[in-house]
This record gives sequence, C-alpha cells and structure tokens, in this order.
Amino acid sequence: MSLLRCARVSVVLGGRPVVSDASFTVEPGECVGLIGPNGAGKTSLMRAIAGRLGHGGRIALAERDAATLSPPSRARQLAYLPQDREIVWPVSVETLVALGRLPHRGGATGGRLNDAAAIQGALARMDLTEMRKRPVASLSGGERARVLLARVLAQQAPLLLADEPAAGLDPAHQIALMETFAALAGEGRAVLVSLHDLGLAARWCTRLLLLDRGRLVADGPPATVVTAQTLARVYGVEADIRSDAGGLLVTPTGRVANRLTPESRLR
Ligand SMILES: Nc1ncnc2c1ncn2[C@@H]1O[C@H](COP(=O)(O)OP(=O)(O)OP(=O)(O)O)[C@@H](O)[C@H]1O
Repeated sequence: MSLLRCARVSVVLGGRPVVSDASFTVEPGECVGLIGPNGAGKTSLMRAIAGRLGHGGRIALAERDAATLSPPSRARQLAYLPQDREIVWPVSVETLVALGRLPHRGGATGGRLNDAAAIQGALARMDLTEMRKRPVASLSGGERARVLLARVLAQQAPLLLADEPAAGLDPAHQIALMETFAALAGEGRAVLVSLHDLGLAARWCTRLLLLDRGRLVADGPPATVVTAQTLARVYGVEADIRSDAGGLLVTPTGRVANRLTPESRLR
C-alpha cells in the first residue's frame, strides 16, 4: 500500500502553472528527497499534498482519496512541516510539541500515556529534552526549527512531509535530522522532504525527485538523479560527485560558465 500517490498533480498560481502533471508514489520505508532550484515548485507541490492548496489531478493518502478525508483523518495520515517558521504562541517547548497530539484526541483509552511517550520521544529525537520548559519565544532560529520538527514527529503520522527542515540547522543537527528521517523510514513510515543541500539529499535519501520549472524531470536513487549533467542542466552548477561506504558525496564547486538562462532554454 502506497502512503502517497500523486497522479498528474498540477498547481496554478497567479494564472501560471507552477506544478505540471507530477506523478509519483511514496512507499513505506522510503525517505524521498524533493529537490530543485528556487521557484521549481517544491513548496507548491507539498502544500497541495498537505491539502493547503487547490490542485488538479488526484492525491491519495494510504490509497484513500485525500479530498474525501476530514482534517483529523488527514492529520493522522500525514504530518506537514511548512517552510514558515513563525511561532506566535507564548508557550513552552513542551506545550508546543504536545499540539502534535491533537489529531489523536478522543481516541482509545491509554491515549494520555501514548501522548506522553510520543511527546517525550519527539523532544529527545530533536535534542530538546533539556530545554522543554523554556518559552519558545526565547529560542534561537535553529532551536525553534527543531521544536516545530518535534511537533510533527509527535504527530506520529505514517507520512511526514517536511519543507526545507534542514535550513538554519548546524551540521550536527542537520545530520541528526536526516538520521531521524532514516529511522522513521526504517520503522515502515515514509518521509518526503524538500532540501536545498544536495549533499544531504544525495547521502541520506533513499530516492530523489527532481523538479525543474514545475515538472518532475527525474525520479530515482540518488546516484541516478544527481549526475554532473543533471546538476549542470537544472541548477547550472558544477559539482564534485563521489561515493564511499556511506553513500554519495556531492559538493557543488562552481557555476557552469555561460549558463543558458531559463528563458533562452525555452526557445
Ligand atoms: N501566490 C503566488 N502567486 C503567484 N505565483 C506564486 C505564488 N506563490 C508562489 N508562486 C510562484 O510559484 C513558483 C513555485 O514556487 P514554490 O515556492 O513552490 O517553489 P520552490 O521550489 O519551493 O522554491 P524555493 O526553493 O525558492 O523555496 C515560483 O515561481 C513562485 O514565484
């Protein structure tokens, strides 16, 4: 059973197609990286999947038409971390993370114990246990990002959608984040994560989807998607690409000389 099935998903914004005919599935056990240059349509696609943006085509969550799901049923199936990191509530770290449990309220008895375990587990995974009593407003940007991640982890949905969760995190916490995603996949859940850091995407994701001007132009294991030719064509960069026992190592090293502009590529 696929956790996510997108069939010819399209999004139009301001009268312009920003996602065109995206078709793919995400299976349990996958950590899928969504990559592509600025404006490629990554956020728009994720917002459509999360039910926050109108779209064409069909989206199914665990083989059920997403359009027919109530908000709580959708939230039990899919946890979404938006790119926007603003936190307006004057609450503690622990209280904010506990909000991730809201879709589970009213469930079976023993819910509170499950809630406590899910909240403590999410805090620990994001290295927040010691700061759980602190007001969120007093945290640094990267610490807040980890709190918002902990909230979606506490939701314990089978599918996690995270839009640029690594932005603003230091290297140790970036790696811890990707280890967490790999662990969730290892538990039979799935992650769809947009990333600008090609090194993180290529090393940690089991599969990559590459968007270029709204179109899905590559879908496969990192080694088949992140090639010198693709990076030059889509991103206009040269890169050092190697592999070791831990996977691919990708470091962009410079811009391709005389890169064609998107406008001239269309001619
Ligand atoms: N409200 C809007 N009205 C018109 N165009 C929009 C609107 N929101 C986004 N766009 C355009 O849609 C395109 C896709 O944007 P989107 O945010 O999905 O890209 P992205 O791949 O997530 O980019 P980034 O890597 O910069 O975050 C961009 O060209 C953007 O300018």
